[in-house]
Amino acid sequence: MVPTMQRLAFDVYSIGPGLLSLLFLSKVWSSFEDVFLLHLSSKILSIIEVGLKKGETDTAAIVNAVIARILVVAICATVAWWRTHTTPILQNRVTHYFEDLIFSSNLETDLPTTHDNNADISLSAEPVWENFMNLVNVAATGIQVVTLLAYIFQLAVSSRHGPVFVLLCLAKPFIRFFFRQSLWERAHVVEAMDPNYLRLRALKELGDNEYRQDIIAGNIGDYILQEYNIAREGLGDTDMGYPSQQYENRQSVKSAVVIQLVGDLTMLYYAANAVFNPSKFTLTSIAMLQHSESLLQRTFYSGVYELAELRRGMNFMKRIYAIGNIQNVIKDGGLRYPSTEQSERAGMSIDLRNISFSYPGSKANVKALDDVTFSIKSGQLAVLVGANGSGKSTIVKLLTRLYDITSGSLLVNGQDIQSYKIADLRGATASLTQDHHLYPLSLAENIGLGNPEKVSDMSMIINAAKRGGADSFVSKLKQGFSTILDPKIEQYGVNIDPSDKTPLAKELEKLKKTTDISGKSGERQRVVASRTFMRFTSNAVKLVIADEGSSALDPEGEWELFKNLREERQGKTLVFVTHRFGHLVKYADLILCMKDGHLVESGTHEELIKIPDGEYFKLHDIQAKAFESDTGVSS
Ligand SMILES: Nc1ncnc2c1ncn2[C@@H]1O[C@H](COP(=O)(O)OP(=O)(O)OP(=O)(O)O)[C@@H](O)[C@H]1O
Repeated sequence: MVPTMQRLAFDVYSIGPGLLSLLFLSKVWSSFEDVFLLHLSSKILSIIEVGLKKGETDTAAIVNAVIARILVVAICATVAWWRTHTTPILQNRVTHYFEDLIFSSNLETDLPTTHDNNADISLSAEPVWENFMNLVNVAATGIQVVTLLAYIFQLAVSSRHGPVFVLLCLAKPFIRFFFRQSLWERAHVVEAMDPNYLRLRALKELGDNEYRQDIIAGNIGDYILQEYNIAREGLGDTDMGYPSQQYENRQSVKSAVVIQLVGDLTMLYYAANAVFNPSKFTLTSIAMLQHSESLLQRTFYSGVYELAELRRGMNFMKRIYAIGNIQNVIKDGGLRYPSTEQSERAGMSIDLRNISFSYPGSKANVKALDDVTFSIKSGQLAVLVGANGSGKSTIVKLLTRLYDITSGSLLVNGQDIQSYKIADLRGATASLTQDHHLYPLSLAENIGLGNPEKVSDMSMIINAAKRGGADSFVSKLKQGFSTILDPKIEQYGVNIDPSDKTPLAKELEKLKKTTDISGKSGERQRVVASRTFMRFTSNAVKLVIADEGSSALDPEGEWELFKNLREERQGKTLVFVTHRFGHLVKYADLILCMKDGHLVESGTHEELIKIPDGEYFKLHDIQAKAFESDTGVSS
């Protein structure tokens, strides 16, 4: 915990050294505030007390004490005001710093690593400031407790009461702290272990939007509600309040009485002294001792609470810092790709030798690919076919090094794929998959980012849009390529209210309506295809992958897309994954037919169609029959 605290303090200091120093000084001042004010109050009261006894008041002394008190109060108010107005600046900077840290880690973390750190990657930076302030508060409270103790001690000694009185002052907070601490631990155990509580929480989660479709379609709402009620009943009156509240609720009468009586020990001390030693106390010293004692108790309790919060906060900070230290599972290689010897027009050659692969988190014996061997030569058009879940997309993911193989070897141009620089390999690959998304940026950027170096090259973007089939609908948009897709018309997480009639709200709502193409999957697919073309035309690209990239297109659009990709490939290797056999397989140099993670057949369409009991023949036959029955053509 201490190294995390040090690191957090150091980070915040490096973000705003001046602001942090002033913030800390103002906190230290606050720690002394109470003692200053107590001291001045005590002074005023004792002047009044002496005056009352003598029958005349020392006016000059009382005026001085009052002025001093007014001054201290004014300084306190100024410091508090300054802190309220400047803290948000440092808070903003700190939150942004940690948001950036999380964001850059999110962008750089690869898929297998994301899988292993799923929960942590989605951490928010919001609580960081609260945790930091808690750290500052603990330090300030510590100073305040010490100052108050010193003050009480000095007060007790100057009014001829020694350490016994100070010990009596401290008895109550210590006893309460002891009881509370043991209950604190137990309260957490109840939360973590009660099966009804855990079940209730799990069922509650099913109310999230994410599950709505499954729940409605599966008609399981009643079951969930019924199970929820059972868990709720099982939980009964179990106290689920915050530990401090549980402490109040569960305290036995005996301990409640003992604690309150211990709190009155000082009062008994005053009473005993009044009887046996009446000259020992002045009224002012009693008032001041009582006041500072209750102040000490309050400060002590808030310190205990802050310490518990600090423990939680530092655990959270450890997770935040761990995000920054995540080591990607996929390791980079050192070889450049393509090598300088490779001819400009040659595509990528690929060799898979006895490769097997299991997804991270799946059981070791569940293989998405099992002992797969094939070769695709430079410049070939290879088509991967097979039933759902047969492993086609997994092969594509291995080719782009989204994952690494579990065993066997995967060679690119004769070298192990892992020996190449990942950035080079990805730069040499253009891929079009159904998983690609639109970015909430302009249409031009959505296409241009296919080739980040050319993102501002409008002639390339227009050309890519033509090839990908997006130009026809882009020309219909009022703002053409400048149209922002899915504009983020919200601030601080609050959407603009649709009933808001201000001109800005109206304008934003209109903008959202006119640019929302998210529901039109064909158009979305064309934008994504255009993005692929943006990269495709580059000579640096040696491999083009289309994984069901055309599934949302109409047959004409799909034909156009494949025609363009085939005709403009200029020696690039093409790997297509498809369920539609249509025309694509007829042009394929190599068809790879997958089944349950195995490669079961490979060859050209003419070769594979001749194997009557073969997997390819079967899949092809099913599609042909479906087509005949759809069109009414009988065989
Ligand atoms: N991220 C993942 N984590 C765990 N298992 C996965 C993951 N993705 C795919 N699988 C499993 O790996 C196997 C191969 O899936 P893959 O997506 O490669 O098949 P596919 O032939 O492309 O299927 P489809 O035609 O439906 O796209 C399947 O059993 C699938 O359930």
